[in-house]
Amino acid sequence: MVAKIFIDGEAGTTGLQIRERLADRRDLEVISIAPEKRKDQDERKRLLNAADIAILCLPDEAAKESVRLIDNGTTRIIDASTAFRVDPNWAYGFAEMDKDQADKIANARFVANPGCWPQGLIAGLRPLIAAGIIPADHPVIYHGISGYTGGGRQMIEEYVAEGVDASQFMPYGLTFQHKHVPEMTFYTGLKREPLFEPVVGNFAQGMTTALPLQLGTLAKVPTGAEIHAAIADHFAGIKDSFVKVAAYDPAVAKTPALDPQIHNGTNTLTLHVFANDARAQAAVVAVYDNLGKGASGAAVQNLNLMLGVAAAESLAA
Ligand SMILES: NC(=O)C1=CN([C@@H]2O[C@H](COP(=O)(O)OP(=O)(O)OC[C@H]3O[C@@H](n4cnc5c(N)ncnc54)[C@H](OP(=O)(O)O)[C@@H]3O)[C@@H](O)[C@H]2O)C=CC1
Ligand SMILES: CC(=O)N[C@@H](CCC(=O)OP(=O)(O)O)C(=O)O
Repeated sequence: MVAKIFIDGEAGTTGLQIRERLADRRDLEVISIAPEKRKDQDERKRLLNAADIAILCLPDEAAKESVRLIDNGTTRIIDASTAFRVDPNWAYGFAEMDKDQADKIANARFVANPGCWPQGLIAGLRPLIAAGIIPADHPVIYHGISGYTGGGRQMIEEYVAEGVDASQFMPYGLTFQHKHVPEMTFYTGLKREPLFEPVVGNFAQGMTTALPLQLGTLAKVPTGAEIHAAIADHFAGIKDSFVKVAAYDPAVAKTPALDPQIHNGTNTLTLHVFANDARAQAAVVAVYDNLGKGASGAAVQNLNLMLGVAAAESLAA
């Protein structure tokens, strides 16, 4: 049987990208809403209930509404919004997070796709906390730069149509209450909220994030090699991982591999470890596409897991 997929919010930034990634698939049928009816509740309800899997690419409130509109007890859901990411009834859609996470996603009815920013932090920090290298109460700072497509249609219009008069580097979220903080805290295993300071750049797509680590106050100060080994070991144990770990070289001071745009159009997330052991300082840096592994790539990866099919070509690195 060919699975029926409905993308609620197909015309938006994430929805459109998922549509494109599924365009050549013969193992599924995308059922689309007529553009003029895309906010018509009755028509959405009909299609949501006709789908085997619904992918919600909507603002939080509209996503919650879609879930309420499904009353058939069978339609499975992948939600791209923030609405259900720390809800215990939803599987978190970061397949490489744990050895059994892909199986949890494959067997779930409800899957919450991760936020773009949390993935870089969870990928780098969760293995370190799990291995006891970084304590769960460590005061963590996380920052990075994202292309403006991360802000959806509205931000894209500001940058493109209205021509935002912004430099390449514009910090935001400066009340430190970004909507991604609960998800970051929960899935890293941290016992206190990380200080998250995001930056948006005057480029469309791609992101580079950094977790700088002051290690000198720890009871046991890890070396860069130990940090790298813990992260590399974790991902070496994950089947079909789209998270790659770059080789560790303590002599690297600058590398084009950290260009936020290098993974655009792919589902790859690369982690890099940098360290100065004499100073007891390190950083774990992640590079990925905010619209790829950060959104539509992860959604298609989760869809494939739920359908029990191998990763699609469009997800290749
Ligand atoms: N962009 C990114 O990098 C990422 C986005 N996400 C999340 O994915 C979701 C979608 O984001 P994104 O694609 O960027 O946002 P966009 O604003 O680009 O798209 C959202 C789409 O939903 C439509 N929409 C809004 N309200 C309703 C409604 N009540 N019924 C039906 N359709 C509606 C919008 O229509 P209209 O424009 O006409 O209002 C628009 O087409 C959000 O929850 C976002 O937080 C997650 C990870 C990364
Ligand atoms: C540049 C920019 O504004 N980025 C968005 C993140 C987008 C994302 O990850 O999506 P969710 O909102 O679904 O989590 C932000 O910081 O809010």
